[in-house]
Amino acid sequence: MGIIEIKNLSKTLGDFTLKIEKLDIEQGFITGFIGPNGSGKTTTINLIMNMISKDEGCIKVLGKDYVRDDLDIKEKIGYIGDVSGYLQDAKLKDIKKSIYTFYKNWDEDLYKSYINQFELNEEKIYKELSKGQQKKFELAMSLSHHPKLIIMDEPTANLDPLVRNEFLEILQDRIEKDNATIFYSTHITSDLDKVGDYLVFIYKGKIILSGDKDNILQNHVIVKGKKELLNYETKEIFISIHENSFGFEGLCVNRYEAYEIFGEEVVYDKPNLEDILTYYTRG
Ligand SMILES: Nc1ncnc2c1ncn2[C@@H]1O[C@H](COP(=O)(O)OP(=O)(O)OP(=O)(O)O)[C@@H](O)[C@H]1O
Repeated sequence: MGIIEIKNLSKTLGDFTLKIEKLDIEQGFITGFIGPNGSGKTTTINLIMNMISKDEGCIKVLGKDYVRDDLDIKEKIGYIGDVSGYLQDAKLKDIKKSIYTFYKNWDEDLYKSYINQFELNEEKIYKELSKGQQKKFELAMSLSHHPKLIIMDEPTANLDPLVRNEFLEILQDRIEKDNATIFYSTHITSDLDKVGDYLVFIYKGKIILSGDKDNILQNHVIVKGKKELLNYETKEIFISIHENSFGFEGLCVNRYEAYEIFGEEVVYDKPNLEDILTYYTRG
């Protein structure tokens, strides 16, 4: 059973349509949700969180119906959205006071340890924190009830590299200690180079690639060679190709298939996630 299961989901917003035929998020792993601006990451997360209604399809979260069992599910989720719903003029300690009672498993010691680790002052007013400090507070709030599922929309966007690493370590820690499942969207693919287990690429409202991160990285290959090697048939194996007057560079899904066709006549490079995303989205 997937911790998040989506089937035939669709949602139209203005001229944008999200269509996800199937998505299963595995328990106990970090799944990175990546895609360029406007590809549908926030829309998908808002649907999973029952914050907007779907047009069609089925969403199950923690094995339950995401609408009928909404409250029960939310109690077990740690969520950070693209905008926080906290009262902007409230002190951190008051925000915490108004929220923690909703969670049976609230762990005050864990909360305090995050507050100390992030050097946050609970006497401060939320809107007076820097964007990175606000994110840290959201993180402390969303993880201190030992959630089984952690869903986050661009959580690392305003964090400096040092804090980002700290954040990634915290996620890893929650997986080890609580067997939590993490699903988070990001633009920063280097974060996922470090910690992601599974990847879901979304582009123009559709999932174009998903699976085990290491398999995706190992199977794909960048091929560089002379233009004469390209013809109708050899072009078929590429996701996309970039040509210039000297030669070509293209991404193939299957490194063995590429080798069978081009042998020693080309150069093979290992792509990183950024490369893979770029090739898939440039058409
Ligand atoms: N309420 C709305 N009305 C009309 N269009 C909308 C609405 N909300 C989102 N959209 C459109 O849906 C598309 C997907 O937006 P979404 O926020 O899901 O993308 P995203 O992948 O999260 O982007 P980003 O990385 O920039 O945050 C965009 O084209 C956006 O303009």
